Amino acid sequence: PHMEPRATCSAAAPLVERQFRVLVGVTGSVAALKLPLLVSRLLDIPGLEVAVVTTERAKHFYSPQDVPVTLYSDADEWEMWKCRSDPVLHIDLRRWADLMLVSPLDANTLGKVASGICDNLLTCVIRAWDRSKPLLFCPAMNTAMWEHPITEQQVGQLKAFGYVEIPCVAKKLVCGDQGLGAMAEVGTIVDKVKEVLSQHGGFQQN
Ligand SMILES: CC(C)(CO)[C@@H](O)C(=O)NCCC(=O)N/C=C\S
Repeated sequence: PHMEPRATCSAAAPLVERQFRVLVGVTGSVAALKLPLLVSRLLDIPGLEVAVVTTERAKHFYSPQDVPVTLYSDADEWEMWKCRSDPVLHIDLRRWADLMLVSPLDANTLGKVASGICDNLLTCVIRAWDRSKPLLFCPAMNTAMWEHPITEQQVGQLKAFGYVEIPCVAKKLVCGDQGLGAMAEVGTIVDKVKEVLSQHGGFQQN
């Protein structure tokens, strides 16, 4: 996968309004089965460009042919960087994206982000994230995990970094448990992205 060339504007060419770039991060919660729906709904927003960064565990829950945008995973970083002059994918991606949406954010990746662990492409992008750009996260995990005291601590840490939580909801989860931990509905997530887009100016919804 290549990175889109940056829109170069010169005196000769008119200023080209580029698309607003949303980088979706997906992790190993069963809620990752919603990725195709989420991407499809985001692509319905005029002027949006979408790419996805997946963890290895997340791959278990969707098939790439149902995700019609560039899908980056750990191997892409390795293949792209062979010698010192090669690009560094997680740095390219932090520059490329205008907004990051981690949906779902599983318990494991929540813990990594809260403590600065960056052992894969997704956590490296987040670790290097420009906090002047919005980062939205959608926790999703079993109720027992959600209710563990460490969850509140780590969600609080992410909010302290300035990241925006799209809270989980109570449902009868796929494992049969009833309670909090289900990822927010895709409609809720897309509405939140639109809300943040409108606040960040330069990108008015028509
Ligand atoms: C998958 C979906 C969206 C179906 O409505 C819902 O159950 C959910 O968000 N689950 C995420 C919580 C989770 O990771 N549970 C893991 C063990 S119960």
